[in-house]
This record gives sequence, structure tokens and C-alpha cells, in this order.
Amino acid sequence: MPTEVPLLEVQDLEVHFPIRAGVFKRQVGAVKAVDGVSFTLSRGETLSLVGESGCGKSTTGLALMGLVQPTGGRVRFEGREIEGFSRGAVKQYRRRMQIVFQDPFSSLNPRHKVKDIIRAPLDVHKVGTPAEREARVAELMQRVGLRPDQADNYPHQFSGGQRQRIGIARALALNPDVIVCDEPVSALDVSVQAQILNLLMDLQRDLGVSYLSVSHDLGVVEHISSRVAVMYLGRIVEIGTKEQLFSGALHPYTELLMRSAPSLDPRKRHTFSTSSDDIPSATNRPTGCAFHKRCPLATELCRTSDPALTRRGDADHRVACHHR
Ligand SMILES: Nc1ncnc2c1ncn2[C@@H]1O[C@H](COP(=O)(O)OP(=O)(O)OP(=O)(O)O)[C@@H](O)[C@H]1O
Repeated sequence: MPTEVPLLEVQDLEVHFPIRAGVFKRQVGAVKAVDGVSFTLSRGETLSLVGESGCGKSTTGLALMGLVQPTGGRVRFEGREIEGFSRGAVKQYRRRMQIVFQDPFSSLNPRHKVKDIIRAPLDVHKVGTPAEREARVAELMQRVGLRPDQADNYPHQFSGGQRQRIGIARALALNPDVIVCDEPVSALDVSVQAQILNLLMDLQRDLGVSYLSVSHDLGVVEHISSRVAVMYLGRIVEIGTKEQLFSGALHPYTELLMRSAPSLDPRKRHTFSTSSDDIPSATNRPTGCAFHKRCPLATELCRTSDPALTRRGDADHRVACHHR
């Protein structure tokens, strides 16, 4: 039986930022923000990237959008390689990949009317006649829960949640296959977060769009994800279905994250914190397993040998740990 080609296939993605110093700005090192990340995304699913601040979640999303330059790896869209992210290829690919940013205010031009903001992608890609574009804007506004009489308003006239609805309408304008959601609700009041998450899920159900979600909030992750990938210092250390990760986490780092009690209930919510003073960083990746300095299971093997992400059990659950 032929296996279905994933919508998006990311293989060994790398984004290394140079560190320069001295009068001649010579490169003295690199921030290995993303250091060999591989995953697939299927049609209509939500894959969430989770992990502590600085683990490379956002950079992964931005690299897939072509907003930062990958330094290595391959990306295939419907089986076709986005070769070297050339300009022509990126234009086509970006039509089908859109992004919703964390802060809806700074991502919307304050001098543009809402109807112009939502119409902008249609103008850039020259989709339809002016009348068709106007009709599409009205349809999108209605789809995300904005009123038609708000079309001539400016972003400052909207609440945070409404501004995120504008950002979502703009992302939907070109009927994308994938939307990268970079912390889509973390700038919003808790009372509004669930409304926006439910809107994203309704849109997925109705339109079949896939989400690559970037979040440090496990309550959000549990609410919206089909699958979850846990990142640590630029690499995936565990990936599986939501159920596998939330009920049967194997990697000691995932366990550490899960102990932070994921919940949408603000009284129960807190994001995980790091306890050690000796936190390794993306500029200074430890040898062996990068987590070994914080890991209760660490042995000599972990200090010297980097564990590969390998399959556990029957389903697609992968873990990078010598002891699990
Ligand atoms: N343009 C850049 N130049 C240099 N280093 C960068 C750049 N962008 C990100 N980094 C570094 O790359 C690493 C990963 O950053 P990234 O923002 O992807 O992490 P993150 O997991 O999304 O964290 P957060 O949740 O805080 O956004 C960090 O060490 C960050 O400082």
C-alpha cells in the first residue's frame, strides 16, 4: 500500500547564527538555535513545538516561513523539495504557508484599515479582481468573528483578541495549507485565550488547515495539539501524539516539563522554570546528551554519547535518551 506523502517534511533543519567579535567582526562561534530538527506535518493536524525559552521553537517556525535563513537541512512540501529556498520557490511556498504572530498589535500596521490589512496578501499575490478581493475580505472577517462595519477601523480601535482575529483573517486570505502559530495567544488575557484557540480549531475542522504551533504554555499545547515535539537546545528530544506525551512521556526532560501541571485554568497555570544554575546554552552545547547536566538518570554514557531520536513501541513515538 502506498504511504501518504506528508504535507510538510523537515529533515535535519539547522539555523546557526554567527557570533562575531573584535574590530574585524570575525566569527568566534555560533548560536546553534536549531541544530538538526526533523519532523513531518500531515494535512489537518496540529504539531506543537514546546520547550523552554531559547530552545529554538520560534526559529524553527521562522525558518520554515523563510523569515530566517536556514544554514542546513531540507524541507519538502507535498514531496517537493524547496530547493535552497530560492526566491521563486519561496513565493509559491509562502502562499501556502502563513504565520500568525504572538503580538497582534506589533504585527498589524497601525496606519492601515483592517480591510486593507486583510486584503494585503491578495494584493501581493494579485488574486482576483478588486471586487472579488473586497468580497473575500468581507467573507474572512465574518469567518473570524469580526463585524462588516469594522472594516474601516484601525488596529488600535480593537481589543487584543479582536486584533488576533484580524491576524488570523490575514493569514487565511490565500487559503494556506499550513499556518505557523507562534505563541498565538500568549499576549492575550486568559479569558480571551480560549476563544481564539477555539476559533483556530474550528477553522481547522472546516478548512483542513494544518498548524505548526510554537508554545511554551502546556495548557495551550494540550488543548490544540494532535502531536507534540519537545525541543531542548535546538533539537527534538521526544515526539509523539498528544496522548503519548501527556500520559506516557519517556524523556526525563519531557517529564520535567509535564510536572509543571498543564492547565488552561489560570489558578493552576505556571510555566516550567529551570532550577539549575548551570544551564547549558545554544552557544555552549554540552558533549553527549545535551540534557545530562540536569538529568537524574545521567550516567557516563550520557556524558560522552549523544543519543539519537529513535522509535519506541508501535506507534510513532520517538525519544532521544539512552535510558528510556
Ligand atoms: N537573530 C538571531 N541572532 C542570534 N541569535 C538568535 C537570533 N534569533 C534567535 N537567537 C538565539 O537562538 C536561540 C533560540 O531562540 P528562539 O527564539 O528560537 O527560542 P524559543 O524557544 O522560541 O524561545 P522563546 O520562547 O523565548 O521565544 C536563543 O539562544 C536565541 O537567543
